[in-house]
Amino acid sequence: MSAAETEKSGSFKGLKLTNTLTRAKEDFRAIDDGNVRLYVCGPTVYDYAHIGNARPAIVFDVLFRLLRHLYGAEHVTYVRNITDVDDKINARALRDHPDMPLNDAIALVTKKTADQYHKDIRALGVLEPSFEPRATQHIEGMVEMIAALIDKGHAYQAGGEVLFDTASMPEYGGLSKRKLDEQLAGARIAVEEHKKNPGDFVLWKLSSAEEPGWDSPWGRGRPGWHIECSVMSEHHLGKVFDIHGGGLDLIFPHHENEIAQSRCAHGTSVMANYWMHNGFLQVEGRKMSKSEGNFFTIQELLETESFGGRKWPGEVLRLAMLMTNYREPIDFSQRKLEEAENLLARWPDPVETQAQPAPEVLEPLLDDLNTSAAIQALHALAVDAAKDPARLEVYSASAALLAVGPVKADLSGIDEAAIQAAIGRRLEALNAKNWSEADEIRNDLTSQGILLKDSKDSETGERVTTWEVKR
Ligand SMILES: Nc1ncnc2c1ncn2[C@@H]1O[C@H](COP(=O)(O)OP(=O)(O)OP(=O)(O)O)[C@@H](O)[C@H]1O
Ligand SMILES: [Zn+2]
Repeated sequence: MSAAETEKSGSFKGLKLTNTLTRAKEDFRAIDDGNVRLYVCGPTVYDYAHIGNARPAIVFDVLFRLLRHLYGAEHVTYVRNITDVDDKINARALRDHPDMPLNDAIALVTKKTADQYHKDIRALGVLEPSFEPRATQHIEGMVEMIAALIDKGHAYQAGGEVLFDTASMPEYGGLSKRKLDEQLAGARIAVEEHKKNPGDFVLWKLSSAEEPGWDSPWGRGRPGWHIECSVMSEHHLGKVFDIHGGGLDLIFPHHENEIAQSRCAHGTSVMANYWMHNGFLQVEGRKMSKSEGNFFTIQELLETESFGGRKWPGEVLRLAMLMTNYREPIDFSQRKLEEAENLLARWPDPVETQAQPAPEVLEPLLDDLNTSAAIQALHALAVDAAKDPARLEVYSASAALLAVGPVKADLSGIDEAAIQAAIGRRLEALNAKNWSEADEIRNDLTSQGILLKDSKDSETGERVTTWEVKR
């Protein structure tokens, strides 16, 4: 690869980001302003996502939106993967569908979980990424990368596995700032006899006849988790790209190992120029996690009354998440959500606008995504706009940058076809001058919270009826 391909030759647009690689806040420059490239590790789809898992989705959605604002929507590529091969998925498939062939059970578990994930984060205002690769679509690329690592002396076969040889890479540990010998000394990793070094990690492992597997030069098997992201990011973003993100817990070993694989396979000095990590969402000082059992799923919060005895709109969850800066821990509590809800209660409905966001909202975001300061400024704008319609446009453009705003009406229980049919019947009644029936249909809809609005088609002069949900 030529130097030009990895050089940060883009211009400085005022954006500063804290880079885990250097532990410093740096001016952000893209490799290519025409295509700014972002990769974020997505979910392993074996169980519903909890509200802690939503944090990276929301934080990097704000970054995606900000980059689109700065560079133009068509000049940003965002990849967020789905991990659909993993032993946790196999275990779940066996548990939930013991009577089904394993591959069918796995397909069922991953589809159901991925569908739910999409539904959940859509309700939290998260845009779809440009690409959402699935690990199972990239097995061939993984086999190729593993073969290249073996060729170059960075990987070896032992005990039914292909392992990355951590001692073959002097800079191993550069992201997490762990020295290899420190890792050995304090190793919690079980020293397995077939490994050359205790920190060596799996690139490929053999599958039994019942386990999912793909053919490879090392036998029928399946990839390790880390190699998946190295291959999917290269496929969509190239050997070196701009920003790689995820939660704090991924720094070691996952991101350290991604870097080792990608750099050694490609002979590059970095995998991504900027590494960003969000802090944890916590409950009483502890990371919300599946293994701790201290979690609420996004779906539970949105659709059930299991947290605080009520449902929580996606708009409230999103704002609550962004009221804390992404690197700090968040204490997840009912009070926090109520605080967000109380702010939103004072915000007017935004309007469609081409206006630019207010500098007092944009500038904190440029400073390492200081969403808490941006939201404070936005709240002041919202309160102004509620009194002064002249401020509505700049308020709306600023709110759109963060995709935060007042709670939208819930359309989930509404049968649009039934409403259209009722409107049709009312129109017939009106044409037949059957006023009482027309009124009855309208009143019936009003009692369901549906308001009708009549207007005239400017060309034909015919009555046009539209509907909206009463707020
Ligand atoms: N409590 C949390 N706060 C913030 N981010 C989190 C939290 N828990 C998980 N994440 C992030 O969510 C993303 C998805 O991770 P993954 O599907 O591996 O969840 P997980 O870490 O297995 O969850 P758990 O810790 O509950 O087992 C990762 O970027 C991870 O860092
Ligand atoms: Zn990853």
